[in-house]
Amino acid sequence: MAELMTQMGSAVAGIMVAYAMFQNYFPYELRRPIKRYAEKAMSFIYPYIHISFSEYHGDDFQRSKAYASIERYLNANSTKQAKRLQANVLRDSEAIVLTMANYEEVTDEFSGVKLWWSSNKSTRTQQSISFYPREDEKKFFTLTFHRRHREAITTRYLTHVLNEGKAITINERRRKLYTNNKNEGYSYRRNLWTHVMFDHPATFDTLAMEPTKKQEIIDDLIHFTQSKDYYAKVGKAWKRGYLLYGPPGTGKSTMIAAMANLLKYDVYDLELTSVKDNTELRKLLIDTTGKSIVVIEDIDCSLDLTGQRESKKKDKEDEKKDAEKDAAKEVKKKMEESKTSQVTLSGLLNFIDGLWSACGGERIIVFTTNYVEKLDPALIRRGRMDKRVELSYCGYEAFKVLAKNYLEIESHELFGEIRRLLEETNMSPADVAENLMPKLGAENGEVCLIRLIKALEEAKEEARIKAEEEEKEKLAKEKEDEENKLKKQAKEEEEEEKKEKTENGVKENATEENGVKENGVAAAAN
Ligand SMILES: Nc1ncnc2c1ncn2[C@@H]1O[C@H](COP(=O)(O)OP(=O)(O)OP(=O)(O)O)[C@@H](O)[C@H]1O
Ligand SMILES: [Mg+2]
Repeated sequence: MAELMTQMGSAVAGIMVAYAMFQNYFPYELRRPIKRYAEKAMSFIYPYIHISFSEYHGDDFQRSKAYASIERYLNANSTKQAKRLQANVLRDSEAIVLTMANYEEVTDEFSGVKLWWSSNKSTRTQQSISFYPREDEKKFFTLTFHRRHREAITTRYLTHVLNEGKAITINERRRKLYTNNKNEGYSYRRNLWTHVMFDHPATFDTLAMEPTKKQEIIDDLIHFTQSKDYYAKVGKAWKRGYLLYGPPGTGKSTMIAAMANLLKYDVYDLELTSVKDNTELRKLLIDTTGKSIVVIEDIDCSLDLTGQRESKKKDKEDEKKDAEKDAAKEVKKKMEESKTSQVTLSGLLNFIDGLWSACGGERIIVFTTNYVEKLDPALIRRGRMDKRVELSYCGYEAFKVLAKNYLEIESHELFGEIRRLLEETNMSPADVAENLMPKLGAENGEVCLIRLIKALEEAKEEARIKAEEEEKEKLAKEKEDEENKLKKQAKEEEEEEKKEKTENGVKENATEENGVKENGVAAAAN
């Protein structure tokens, strides 16, 4: 094909040269129709269409997005077909991008149609002084295809190439972990978020959890990412709320990392206590990009719904006791108060599902908490938090995942005993993992399993002692309550008796007095 096109190309070039040479011999009026007919004749014998995509457009200093997407799309084909390649590691990417060198050609196929992509460059002939070397050398891709496929190629194929290229870029880009900056004074163009590269290795494969529950979450996440059209159809903003709750060390933070790795999303870790007020919260939200997970960890103690309010109250009480009239302390207190967050519940609710929350799209909001019962019901109602996931103590299935991860053991005679102990004891996956991890790298699996059994037995014993103590305390309290009740009863009875006595005394006195009076009256009458 390349040969045929080269031949055709040279034939066309020849005709053009001949035309350029002889056109001066034609009368001026004839030149235009001749040119038109010549072009028509040429398109008849040369039925191919060319589309070119430049790396830079006009004076735009930014690389063309279409060019970048095509580059990524052609990466696989280039690697297989081109003889001369250029290697590049792009900014924010982990992968090496192989592009064909200048004047190379690769083929592609779309719905049975064959197409040719070639990379070219044009060099400026005129001299120009510039800081940008690229201005003298313009790279571009040329797509060539038969004109009978014009419709399919210019619409469907090009959309396909751009989407694929974009998807590959997203897939290979290095993801970022953002955190919000503390607002300290006003400065022009303050960055709301700072970021580092997100390199957490957790995945759903390494997450210890009951398999069906895990699969359900994975399916839910994948379904979410594929439901853009559905969300648009039902008129809902394309976002989903997750509430992860459970005791410490059960894998809430690990699950967030696994989610980000599964979906290839960026993570925005929002520290609510550093957010000054609702307006700043909104600004932070607007400043996030799509394809991201916005995380608020330990929601129960990051807002004045619970934690902050309590701590403030405590502070105030302490201060009252310590130095009531201490002016320096007053100043300090005021300063501290001005620093603490004034984000309110309604501000947070707006953050999750207000009008602003729809900007950007494709966003997952995750809350984590150790105490789900402490949260305001408005915060976790359906629609705001679409999915609630409880992460609980390590069960047998979760243990098996950890044993496979840490020791590469899938079954062992000690598993039975561990299963029994896990059913009887509450131990977080973090503790189980800690016991399973070989120390100094020299321990074999069995040693670790035995250590886990020991730890489980100890935990069981501790739990038993604790339960006993609690039972004792409960009994002691019940006894004390009973005694108090009896004492109260006795006191009440005593008081009742006293009351009765005094009432009786009053009555007796009254009858006595009446007797005296009656006697007196009788005596007087006598
Ligand atoms: N379900 C799990 N699967 C795999 N590893 C886990 C799991 N749970 C905990 N771990 C291990 O324990 C460590 C602590 O877990 P993680 O930070 O996810 O707990 P958490 O639930 O977020 O705790 P906290 O409530 O204190 O924030 C992790 O580094 C991880 O290695
Ligand atoms: Mg955590």
